[in-house]
Amino acid sequence: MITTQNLTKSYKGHLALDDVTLTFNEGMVGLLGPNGAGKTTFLRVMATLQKPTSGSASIFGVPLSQPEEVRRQIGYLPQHFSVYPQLTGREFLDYVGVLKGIHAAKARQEEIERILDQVNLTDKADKKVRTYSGGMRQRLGIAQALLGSPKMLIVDEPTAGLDPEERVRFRNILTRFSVGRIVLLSTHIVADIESNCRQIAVLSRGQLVLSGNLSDLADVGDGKVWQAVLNDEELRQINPMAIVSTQRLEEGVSCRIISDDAPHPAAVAVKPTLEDGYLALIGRERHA
Ligand SMILES: Nc1ncnc2c1ncn2[C@@H]1O[C@H](COP(=O)(O)OP(=O)(O)OP(=O)(O)O)[C@@H](O)[C@H]1O
Repeated sequence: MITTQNLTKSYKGHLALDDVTLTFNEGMVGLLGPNGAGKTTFLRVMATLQKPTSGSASIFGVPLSQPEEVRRQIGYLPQHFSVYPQLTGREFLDYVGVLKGIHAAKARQEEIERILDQVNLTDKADKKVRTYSGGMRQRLGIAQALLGSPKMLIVDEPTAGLDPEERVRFRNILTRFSVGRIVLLSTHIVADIESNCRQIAVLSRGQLVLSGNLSDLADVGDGKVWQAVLNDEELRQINPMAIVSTQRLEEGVSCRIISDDAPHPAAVAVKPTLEDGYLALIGRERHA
């Protein structure tokens, strides 16, 4: 279990994390929020790479004030993961394994083979990392995070820049690893959490604006999502920030619109998706 209590991080007076109190249990946890919401700061504080300005947190009962012990419990894949391009995947993992204190060569080798297999990189393990695709690098990133069998994985926007197939593959790998562990995944792409995360938290301007499950997020859009077929003139009257999607039909433009009130007499309320709920929540916060 992870818990945070009034966790706050300020950069020269700018509150990047503002009084965040939450609890997560085992499984995949999605941390959502727009750019600059404080996701990376939250993950770096949890990974003990930055100290909170105030507040506290613990990972499986170990407080962040014991960073050495916390680091033994976690694997971390940063947002900008860089690798020595001249090493092979296997050499890189061997190097990280030594850094993580797995000193017995045989045990290290066995663990590396097992993890390479899990991330589907065994047949590429002796190729230089500079020849890897973006998706392969990210899988190598997960492999290095998994060395040492951490109880928690912290993964910062791992699917940015991946093509759709690699993105799905990567998500599936993370889901597999979340059994019996906590995988904390930050993203601003709702689809990344849609199929895999039971628990979610949404940050906006450093504040926790929602913590719960997927349906809690979709419910934020209840009564605020509208569908209407409009002509071009009617469409121009709608606030472009409120339009989620459009599709041109023979009879006009079919629009999905987020609005507290019906945006047009012909608009009908529809059931919100997770993305609608997220956009309604972030729009509301921005407005506030
Ligand atoms: N080292 C720093 N010094 C000063 N301000 C910082 C620093 N790191 C982050 N910030 C600010 O703190 C806020 C939160 O940034 P953070 O990177 O945690 O957000 P994020 O949700 O991860 O954003 P993104 O999705 O763009 O990575 C932003 O306003 C950012 O400009």
